[in-house]
Amino acid sequence: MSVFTPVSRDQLLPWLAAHGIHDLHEHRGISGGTVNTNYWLTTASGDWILTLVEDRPASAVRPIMALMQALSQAGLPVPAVRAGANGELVDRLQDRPATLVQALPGDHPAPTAPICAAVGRFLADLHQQHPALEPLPLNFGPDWQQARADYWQHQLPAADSQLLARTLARVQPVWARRWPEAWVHADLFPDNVLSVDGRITAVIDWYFASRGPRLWDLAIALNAFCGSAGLAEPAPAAMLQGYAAGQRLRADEAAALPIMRCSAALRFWLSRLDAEASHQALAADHAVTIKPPAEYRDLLLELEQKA
Ligand SMILES: Nc1ncnc2c1ncn2[C@@H]1O[C@H](COP(=O)(O)OP(=O)(O)O)[C@@H](O)[C@H]1O
Ligand SMILES: N[C@@H](CCOP(=O)(O)O)C(=O)O
Repeated sequence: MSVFTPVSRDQLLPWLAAHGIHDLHEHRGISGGTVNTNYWLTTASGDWILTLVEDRPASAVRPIMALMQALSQAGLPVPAVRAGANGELVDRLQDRPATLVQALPGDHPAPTAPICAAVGRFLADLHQQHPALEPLPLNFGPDWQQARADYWQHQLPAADSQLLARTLARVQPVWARRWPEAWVHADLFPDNVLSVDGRITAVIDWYFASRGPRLWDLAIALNAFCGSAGLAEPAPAAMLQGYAAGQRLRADEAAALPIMRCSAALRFWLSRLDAEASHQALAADHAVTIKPPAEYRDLLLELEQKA
């Protein structure tokens, strides 16, 4: 179970009271999270998700909660945030930044063509939002990819090091161009989506959101939902059609998408290598969810043939 920081009922009750919630039935740890501690709270007045943020300070969480609140208020399927007594969207619990958001219904979807179309449409809707918020800088962009590849090239087998070098040489020129920017989720995987009957009911886990190329968001989601499937196959084509129903992709963006997908695959290969290395010490005490780095290395090998 991915509960890194346990919270007892006695610790929770006064914190919840400060959020105007006085009728807790049950709180249970949620498994499957990879970074933060999450609890599902059942109360007489609805269900909530309590998150103790493990990897960043409150100052970095506040803009994310403000973005989620703005998107939820704009009618996107994004959990609303419950403020504390002082109106703050981020409080402290167990010496961690802590947030309370609406629990939304649904299950993580299988990546069928209809779901891919819905994901494409969601991204188009997201990329049209202009909340009055300070822009957040891109995470895991070209500089980060270069720096982590520089580190990992000395640790990996020769074939993997060569793949790192080849990929960087191909993706850096694409990043050097100016692309249309938007607010991007930048981690849109099936496990960050909930759906009911083919409809997206929630997009969660906005911790990597920022301003950035809309192309980057599409590349990440195409990889996460469609894997190595070619652009002509039904699921990726459905995602692009869903996107086109809400936003027009420029011809040069469409042409750059295969290389951007290589960059997105590189980004998750590298971050999974980092996550695996940093979780190794913890793994004996916590049953932590570690996603396999090799999955994204293998995807990159397939994508580079098509790019
Ligand atoms: N607002 C929500 N409504 C319903 N379920 C949620 C919500 N937020 C999180 N969850 C559940 O908690 C799980 C872990 O949350 P997530 O934000 O992905 O954690 P982590 O950042 O640690 O990976 C999700 O897979 C989902 O099942
Ligand atoms: N989506 C990333 C891992 C980030 O973890 P999350 O649970 O916060 O989405 C991956 O698949 O590597």
